[in-house]
Amino acid sequence: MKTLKRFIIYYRPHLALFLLDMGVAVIAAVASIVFPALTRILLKDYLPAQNTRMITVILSICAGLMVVKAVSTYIRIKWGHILGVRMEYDMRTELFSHIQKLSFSYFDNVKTGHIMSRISTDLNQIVEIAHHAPEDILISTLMIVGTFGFMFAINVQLALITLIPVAIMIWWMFSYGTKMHSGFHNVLKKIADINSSVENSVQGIREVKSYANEALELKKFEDVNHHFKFAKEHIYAVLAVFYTGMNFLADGYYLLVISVGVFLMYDGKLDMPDLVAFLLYVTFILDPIKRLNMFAEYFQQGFAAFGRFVELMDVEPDITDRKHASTFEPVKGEISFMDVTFKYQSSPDWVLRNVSFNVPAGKTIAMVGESGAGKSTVVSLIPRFYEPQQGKICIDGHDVMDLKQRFLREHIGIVQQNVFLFDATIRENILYGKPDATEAELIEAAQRAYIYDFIRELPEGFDAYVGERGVKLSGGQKQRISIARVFLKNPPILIFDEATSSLDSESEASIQKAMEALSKDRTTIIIAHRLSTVKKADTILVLRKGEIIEIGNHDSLVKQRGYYYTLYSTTLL
Ligand SMILES: Nc1ncnc2c1ncn2[C@@H]1O[C@H](COP(=O)(O)OP(=O)(O)OP(=O)(O)O)[C@@H](O)[C@H]1O
Repeated sequence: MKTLKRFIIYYRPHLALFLLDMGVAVIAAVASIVFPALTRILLKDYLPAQNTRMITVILSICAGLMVVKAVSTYIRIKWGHILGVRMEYDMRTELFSHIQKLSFSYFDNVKTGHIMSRISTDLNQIVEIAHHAPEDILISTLMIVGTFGFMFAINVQLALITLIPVAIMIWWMFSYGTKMHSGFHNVLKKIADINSSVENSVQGIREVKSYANEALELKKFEDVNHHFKFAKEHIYAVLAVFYTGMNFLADGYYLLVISVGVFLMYDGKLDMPDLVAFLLYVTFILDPIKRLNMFAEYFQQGFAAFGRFVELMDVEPDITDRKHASTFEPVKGEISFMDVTFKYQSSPDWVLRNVSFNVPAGKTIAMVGESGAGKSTVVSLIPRFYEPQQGKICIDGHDVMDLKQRFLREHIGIVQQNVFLFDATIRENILYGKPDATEAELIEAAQRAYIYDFIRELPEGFDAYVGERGVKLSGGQKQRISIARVFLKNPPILIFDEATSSLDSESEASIQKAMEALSKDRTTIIIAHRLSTVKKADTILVLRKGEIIEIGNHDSLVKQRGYYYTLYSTTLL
């Protein structure tokens, strides 16, 4: 019921279209019901009396009703579906906007293919139910009630008997509703698994091919495809029983009316025009029942999809702005960690324990430590991608938990080791840092990131496409484009995850120069993998198993002969 109420809310912005759809639906229903009544009058009163004028009048009215019905059907099909399309559009936009607000912890635990499914395939089902559900319920109710009214007026006994099969049909429909709902829900889940599997294989196509694992991928895909096939076979089996039952009951309905009608005629309680009108009404009553029948199918299908939409819409972001979240100016960029302790939702162990350090504004610190020590986790807490369970992180003395997320993130630039570029032009990718930047600013950013010469040599220059995730560029070029993007953003705080992969020496030198230019006068935290970077840092934090075990500069740490010295002397840096 709550889900239904949520669904109804989406009609509100399109009330005019909804009323138009309902209005023409009623007109078409009334036009249909009147038709057998006119036939009966014609057969009973005017045909025996050979009243040609009245026969012509009634036939003209029937023709007029046919035209009215045709026009209202046209409006209903066109504008009813447009109503559904518009509601689907609203839901899709709302869902996309909601997904954008969800926290990292959500994306850590769901498959991209599942999200894609909900936003594309699932919502496709909405258009039919949005348009047909209210219309079919209204038309069917009107037609069933109206038809019975006329039937009772003709012959109460026969009308009462015909109530029995109608009641059985309606019971049959509802009793199959739950089975169909769970069946359709299952089909949608399996489609999501297929999407997820395809996405995974296509994104990892380099791995697939380099390990020559096409057969393994096919096997994994066959598994999910098999489950999907099974789910569909199951739902069609349910539908087969459902429709067979309905058709059997409909045929039985005719037989019942003819049998009882014939006996009533024997007894002189019914004449031929009454029986003809009655049989016409049986046809008319079967139409709304068939409508309800189909409605039961697509309603379950659409509602299963809407249920999955609501499920995702109800996921609350873990990280939201506090009630009195604030901003401050100017941001100098001092960063302090005070006794920060953290674990990921999904992991049982603490990833960081009592981490405390301070980076004065404008200084550079390098973080070193073995893989899995917690370096990336430390930096992801600064823009509040995750929140620590204990301790405090401040920027210029302001607790990041009290700042507006947007403000906080606007003042932090991040250059990732695995650069993500959008499937767009180089221009669009750099402008992502400042969409309203001028051409001169764009060129300056590219120059400062040491990527301008490369772009200028491309036939399409800034308008060259980088391919999905930037596949058409080298690792070094991608990284310099992302540095140009941060130059445009111009934040006072910089987080840089240095590349571990061996870049060619020319690329490495250009990135190093670009990085140094970028970090000038900004507070910079570098997850460092190169000795040259570490040596230049004002301070080095040495992390081990989530704890800071040494702090100092290169010389002092070497002198200590501790863990840093071990990393240094075993050339792990
Ligand atoms: N999103 C996540 N969900 C759950 N656990 C995570 C997540 N990200 C990292 N971890 C775990 O947290 C620990 C610290 O990981 P982190 O990525 O911070 O280490 P790191 O020092 O940056 O390692 P590397 O140098 O290899 O990148 C690891 O044990 C890792 O498995």
